[in-house]
Amino acid sequence: MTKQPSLYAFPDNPTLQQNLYRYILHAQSDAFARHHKFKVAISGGSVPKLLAAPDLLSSREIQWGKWEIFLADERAVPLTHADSNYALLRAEFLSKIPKSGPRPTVHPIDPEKLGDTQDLADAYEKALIGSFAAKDSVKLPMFDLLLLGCGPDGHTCSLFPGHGLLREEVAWVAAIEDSPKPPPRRITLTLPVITHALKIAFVATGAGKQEVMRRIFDTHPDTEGGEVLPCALVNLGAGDKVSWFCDLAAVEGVSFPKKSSL
Ligand SMILES: O=C(O)[C@H](O)[C@@H](O)[C@H](O)[C@H](O)COP(=O)(O)O
Repeated sequence: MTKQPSLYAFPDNPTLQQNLYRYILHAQSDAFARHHKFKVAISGGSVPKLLAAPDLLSSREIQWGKWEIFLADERAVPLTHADSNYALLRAEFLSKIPKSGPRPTVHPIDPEKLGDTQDLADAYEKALIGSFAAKDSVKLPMFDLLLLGCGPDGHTCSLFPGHGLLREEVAWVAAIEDSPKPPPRRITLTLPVITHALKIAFVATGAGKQEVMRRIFDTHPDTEGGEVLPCALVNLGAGDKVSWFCDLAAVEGVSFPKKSSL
């Protein structure tokens, strides 16, 4: 592949957050050049907390009223449940956006549909269709930005290594009943939707990510006979649209060329 992702390695979280903020500003400008919205999907895990940095929260350039936020994946639990990614996003990020100005539009899952995971996924897909125009006329929704985590097993959103969902080609949002990471019932954006986004940012910090980062960036499954991890599939499918925001601990021992600033 000629078009490679960018792998940024920063000495500490504040530096990572400053660079992530600058990247988000670029993504917001690119979005406003296309339409008057900034359509973003955010995963759970460590991303919401890392987003809530002073630069972003106090920025005069961020136009919160034009942000439309979706969950990149969600667990099939009530919106106030301790396992809810929406509850996490609200507690760690949304609640810290200044109350004085315009607020982003946020799309949580429909709590009425929790009984059937497929219904839940279909209802969330309908919310996407409403935002991105009818599915008939738009083959895939094009998010302006995805802000994603990377699990220690190489999963992203609720797409897990070796899972059949990685082969989904039609749905924008899929249901999963057997997530190896609890809770088992979830919904997730699918791989075609993820790789179709204009920009995709991964955040991975800490020594606990070293091994998986080496597998994602330095292993060649064709020659080494291994499976391609979901995060590596995003790198392969989206190439230079992908940027990884890491700390030095996460990329220690990774041979792939690293950059130290945007
Ligand atoms: O619902 C989920 O389980 C999360 O969305 C999940 O996909 C998360 O993003 C990764 O597990 C990375 O988590 P960390 O950023 O905490 O490592």
